[in-house]
Amino acid sequence: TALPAPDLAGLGSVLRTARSQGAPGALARIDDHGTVHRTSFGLADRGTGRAIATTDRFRIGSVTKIMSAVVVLQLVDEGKVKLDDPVNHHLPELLPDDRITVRHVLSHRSGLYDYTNDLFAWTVPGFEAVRTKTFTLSRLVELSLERPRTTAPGGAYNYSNTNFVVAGLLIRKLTGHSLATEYRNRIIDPLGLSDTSYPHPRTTIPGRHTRGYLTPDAPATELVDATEQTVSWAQSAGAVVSSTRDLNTFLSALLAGRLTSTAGLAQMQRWVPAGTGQAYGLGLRRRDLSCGVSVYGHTGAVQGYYTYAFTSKDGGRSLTALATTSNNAPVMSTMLGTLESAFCGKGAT
Ligand SMILES: CC1(C)S[C@@H]2[C@H](NC(=O)CCCC[C@H](NC(=O)C[NH3+])C(=O)[O-])C(=O)N2[C@H]1C(=O)[O-]
Repeated sequence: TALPAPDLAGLGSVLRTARSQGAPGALARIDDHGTVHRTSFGLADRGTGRAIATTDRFRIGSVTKIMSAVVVLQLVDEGKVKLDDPVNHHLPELLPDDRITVRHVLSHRSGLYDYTNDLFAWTVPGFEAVRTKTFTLSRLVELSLERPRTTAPGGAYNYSNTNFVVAGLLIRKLTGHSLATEYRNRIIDPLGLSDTSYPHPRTTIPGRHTRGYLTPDAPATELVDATEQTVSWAQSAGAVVSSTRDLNTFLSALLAGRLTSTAGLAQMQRWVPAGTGQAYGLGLRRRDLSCGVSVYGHTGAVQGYYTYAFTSKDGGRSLTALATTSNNAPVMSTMLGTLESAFCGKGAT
């Protein structure tokens, strides 16, 4: 069934609300069967007063997890790994339990503790302590294993960045190449994603980009410009840079079956419950909207940048929305409204 027309006025209202709640900039792009809708409000740079534009690049945070999952599913299609292989079969003795499988890792059911809980317990000091640091992926796993696991392997969904750090180690081991090479060869170049890159461990965002501003824990405290950082604390869990156009192209291609086999895409959509109106597959979130439409993609929260990137079941309509702040729960919640405007239209509640 056809989707209702996007509610562009409603979309603008959501973005203006996000600005009023503290986001210096907010923008969205909808690609709807070839028709493009763009809208943006506020500043890319509070220092110069430059206006934000929907063409600006930004850090996509955990939307990176879909790209890492796509690479692993392609390796499954190539016969290099099976989803139900134990991770330790490919990375001997990495994990303390041979029962943890590749599928458990990609669906956040491994029980591996999320080391970022400790890194960012205090938001600004935590960020300042790591913003120029470079970690190895193995070191990040070590940090996780210093804490108890959250569930037995294959237990309930429990979101953890550690899982996609393990996915990054798998990709490197199975291909013998860097993550940057694999993202470029398997996703970026084939789709012509010219705004998309994996700049780790450089701290700068290549090309024209919007700055991102971290909201401190203490209320009414000055925003922290978080634009330059290595994002080495995340890497294959969150360090890709992209744009609204590129993420919409990527998600549409994925759900249209252009990036994996049909079987692989079906595996990505074997859902486990992940909160109200949400489910998680393999590196992919499903959100069930008020109008009965389900959309597929991921959210991202990296210092200074909140992203919502979702597409329809057949990839025909995609939305990417960005607010240039983070650690700001009202803004994160408000930005969920962009999905309702884009996919439910004026009937959204
Ligand atoms: C599950 C999420 C929201 S968190 C996870 C990942 N981002 C992180 O793990 C970083 C969290 C700390 C970032 C920081 N917050 C604090 O420091 C709080 N003390 C901020 O808001 O900038 C990402 O991206 N994911 C989002 C996702 O998948 O949607």
